[in-house]
Parts: sequence; C-alpha cells; structure tokens
Amino acid sequence: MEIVEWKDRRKNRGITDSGLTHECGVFGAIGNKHWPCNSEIAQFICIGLEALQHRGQESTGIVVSEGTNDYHYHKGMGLVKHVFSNESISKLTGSLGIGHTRYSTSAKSEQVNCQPFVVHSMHGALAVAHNGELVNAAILRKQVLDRGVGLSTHSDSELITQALCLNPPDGEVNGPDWPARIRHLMQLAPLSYSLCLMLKDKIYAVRDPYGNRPLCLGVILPPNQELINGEIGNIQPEGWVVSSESCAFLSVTRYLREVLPGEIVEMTHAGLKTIDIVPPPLDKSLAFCIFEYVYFARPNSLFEGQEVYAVRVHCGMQLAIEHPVEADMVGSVPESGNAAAFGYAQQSGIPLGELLTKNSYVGRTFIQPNNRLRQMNVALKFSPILRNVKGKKIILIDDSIVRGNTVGPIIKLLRRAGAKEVHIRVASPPLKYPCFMGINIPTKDELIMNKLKNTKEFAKQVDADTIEYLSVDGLVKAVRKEIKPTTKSVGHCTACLTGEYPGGLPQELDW
Ligand SMILES: O=P(O)(O)OC[C@H]1O[C@H](OP(=O)(O)OP(=O)(O)O)[C@H](O)[C@@H]1O
Ligand SMILES: NC(=O)CC[C@H](N)C(=O)O
Ligand code: SF4
Ligand SMILES: [Mg+2]
Repeated sequence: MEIVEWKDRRKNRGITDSGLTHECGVFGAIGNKHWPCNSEIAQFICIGLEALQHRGQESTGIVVSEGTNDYHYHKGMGLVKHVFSNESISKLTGSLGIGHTRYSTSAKSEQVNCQPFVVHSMHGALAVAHNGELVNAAILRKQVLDRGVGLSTHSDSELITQALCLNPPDGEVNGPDWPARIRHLMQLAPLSYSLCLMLKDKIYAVRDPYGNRPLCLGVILPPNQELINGEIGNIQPEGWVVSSESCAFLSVTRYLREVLPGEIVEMTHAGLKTIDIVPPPLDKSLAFCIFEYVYFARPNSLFEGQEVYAVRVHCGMQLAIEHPVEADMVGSVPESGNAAAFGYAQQSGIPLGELLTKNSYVGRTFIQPNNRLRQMNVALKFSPILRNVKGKKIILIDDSIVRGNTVGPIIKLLRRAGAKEVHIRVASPPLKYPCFMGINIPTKDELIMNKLKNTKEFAKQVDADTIEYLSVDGLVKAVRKEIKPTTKSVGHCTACLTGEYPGGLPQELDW
C-alpha cells in the first residue's frame, strides 16, 4: 500500500461551510462481578456516545464481549440514534465494551473506516477506539508494513490496532504483555491519541504522553448510592466507565478523574489500576489541546479540575479587558459563544441580551459554492431579535472565527434589523496554522486571517465597526486561571494559533 501524503489524507474532508470539524469521541464500560453480567453495558455505551455526539457525527460503532474472544459488534455511518436500534442493541450482550463516534481525519468517511477496529491477534481479540491523529503516521505505516503486516485501510486508527499486535521489543517471557505492547506503541508514536483498547476481559484507557486529547474515568453506581467527597469509599460499584468527556457521565455514572497524560489505566471487573505513566519525549512539554476549551467540548465537561464553561467565561472577561468598547448590549453567536458573552458582559458592565436566536433543527451546513447561498445558510441558522438590535450599539461575541463564512452574513442580518453599531469580539486568537492532531482545520488559504492584512481590513470587508480577537497570552491566562496550583504540570497546545507544534511537524508538509 502506498504512503498517503497529508494533502491526500485531507482530501474530501472539511466539507462544512463553517467552523472547525473533525475530532472523535470514545466511550467504554465494564461491569463489576457476576460475569457474564449481560447487564446494560451496550445501552450504557450507546447513551454515552449520544452524549459525545458533538465530537463526531459521521459514523459510530460499539463492540462488546461477554468475557470471551467472540466479540459482538455493530457499526455504521451516521448519528448514534440512526445507527443503533433497540434490535441492534439487544444483540450486543456483554460484560464490557467500547464505542466510538467519528469525524474522519486520516481516511475517508466511509463504512470501512468506522471504529472501533477489531483484529484477532495471537493473544486473542483486540478492539480499538481512537480519538486523535498520528503525527508520524506515514513513518509508522512503513514500519508496520516492513514487519510483514498488511493493512486494509488508510486509517491511522487501524494502524494503531496493528502496531499493538506487534511483539514488544523485549519479547513476552510470561505470556502476552499488553502493557509492554502499549508502551511500545507510545514510543513508536507519541502523538496524538486517547484510546479505549478492549481485550476479552479488560479495557485499557490510554492517553498519549503529551496529553493532547482528553480522556476521563467514571464509576457506575448502584441505585440510591452516592460518592462521598468524590470518593467511592465502601460502595460496591456496578462498573466503570471511560469517556472522552465527563459530560457523558449521566445520572447513574459519576466522574472520578482524568486519565493523566501518558497514563495506561487497566479497567477490569475488579476496578481501575494505573499500570504506567509514560512521560513526553525529553525536552517536550505537555500539550493539551486548548481548543477543547474554546470550542470542541461541551460547556459542562471537566478538564484539569475545572469546568469548560468557567474557562469560556474567563476568556470573555479577558477579552473585555483587552478590547473594551462602548455599547448598549452584549450578545453571542449561539451556542459556543454564549459563555464568553456572559464573561464579557460581567467584566464590562454592559447588559447581556439575546441578539440572535438559533434554529436548533439546523445541523452542520455544507459548503455552498457562492456567497448568496452561504448567506442563506446563515439566515437559516440565525435570526436577529429586533427588540435587542434595532437602533442599538451592539457587541457580538463568537468563540472563534475560522473561514469567516458566518460573521459577514450575520452582520448583514443585524444591519438589516437596524443595528446602529456592530462590534465583533472573538474569544480566541486568529487561527493561522494547520492541526495535525485530530482536528481538520481548513487549508491555509481558507483561513480568513491568512487572507487579510489585519482586523481593520477584516472589519471593512464584513461591514463591522470593529473586530478584535483575544490574545494568545490572554487565552492561556484564562485557561490556567482556575487550575489548582497542586496540579503537577500543565501545558497546552496552541499550534494552530502560534505555529509552535508540541511534537514537531510531520515530514511531508503540503498543507
Ligand atoms: O468562521 P467560520 O468558518 O464561519 O466558523 C466559525 C463559527 O463556527 C463555529 O460555530 P458552529 O456553527 O460550528 O457551532 P456552535 O453552535 O457550537 O457555535 C464557531 O463557533 C463559529 O461560530
Ligand atoms: N477525529 C478523530 O479523532 C479521528 C480518529 C482517526 N484519526 C480517524 O480518522 O478515524
Ligand atoms: S493545533 Fe489547535 S486544534 Fe490542534 S491540538 Fe493544537 S490547539 Fe488543538
Ligand atoms: Mg458558533
């Protein structure tokens, strides 16, 4: 199989009209005692995946096991609610399982690349669910192919699956040594992944040594039981869960903690155990994706001991400090601009109000060939609230501007509704560089701030009175404001804003 260049890997992706797309959600669950428990493991995973639907909407899948190597699985293209039915879920009987929601980064959005991947190794069946993108996929692909392994897709997640089947360098003296295989993978490819790996009787939750993508652990509580100060204490849990985000821990599941950067956590019916913590390569810092805070994650998810919503409010407050302006009202481009608008209003003392209402039935809008149709797309999604806009000086907050396709048509709508002044404030810095770690950022030429000299030119182009962005330092400050000083080491990836890549650049750069 030929090596696929970056340009080709990205072909046909980023097909939406606005925003950043392309990450993934992973979720796993394992039942406690009385195996095979045939409890509601698949249902748990299905509900967890629906709660992670914002992370990936192209395809989804669940793999379960009853403690044997005969896995049951169901995968398909589309949303969780479309792919899974009562009938398909009822066939997924198991005591443990993992699931995935996908936005493609490394291979086409089609059935063959749906996750989880399942292979039968010399030590039994292995299933893999992956969020992230291997920066050195081309090199690793060659190494795996050189060892006589055949690959059936271009997916880097299949590559991870096959790399895990390679014998570890020191051999396996006392039978299969999966932690050694995982450590071997981490040496071969340190960036970027959060993984759920399932064997017949255990799940490994693994985060790459840079901690680039999120992953956290939770517990399934018996009825009428509650954690005390976040601790399990004497409770006999019904099981354990792992998820990309804590927003997927609903009702009977409770958040316990994050998987640490480089940590390998073994989940068995007996509980959770840290097997190892692999540090990032020498001289490299931790690099948690700062855009999880800005845009990707649900506002109620927890990262680094803080709620995403709180960070977004701090971003809005910092933005008001950096770029104040007089106005009658502050509002957001719903939804992900909401918290920052709240912060901006709080800091500036300007009243907060709804300037736009969003049609919640409109999903992703696909790329339209001309401005007229793009304008229609935006008008379908947003409508101005006349009472708050007419005759007013307004500040409109958005979390990010990517291609700039949303902001221009929105300003047109607001002007038509009678806005006197429109000041755009963006709660993150301008996006200028590609991401090679699981987010499909449009090409350099498509990013609006690469096409323009400065924000003045941008404002003129879209008929705004002013446009200003949060600074990189301001964003980092807002993100770190509430991280406890006891948190051992903190580091964030800002590569798409600064061009400083945590693990270096891939060899072939044709972005
Ligand atoms: O500059 P552009 O390329 O037009 O994209 C920027 C917009 O895309 C995102 O919103 P999106 O509509 O994806 O979702 P949201 O409802 O979560 O804000 C982002 O929040 C901006 O509003
Ligand atoms: N966005 C992601 O995390 C995608 C995972 C993997 N690279 C894929 O394309 O399936
Ligand atoms: S480059 Fe940007 S989107 Fe990609 S991991 Fe870094 S911060 Fe996140
Ligand atoms: Mg938005």
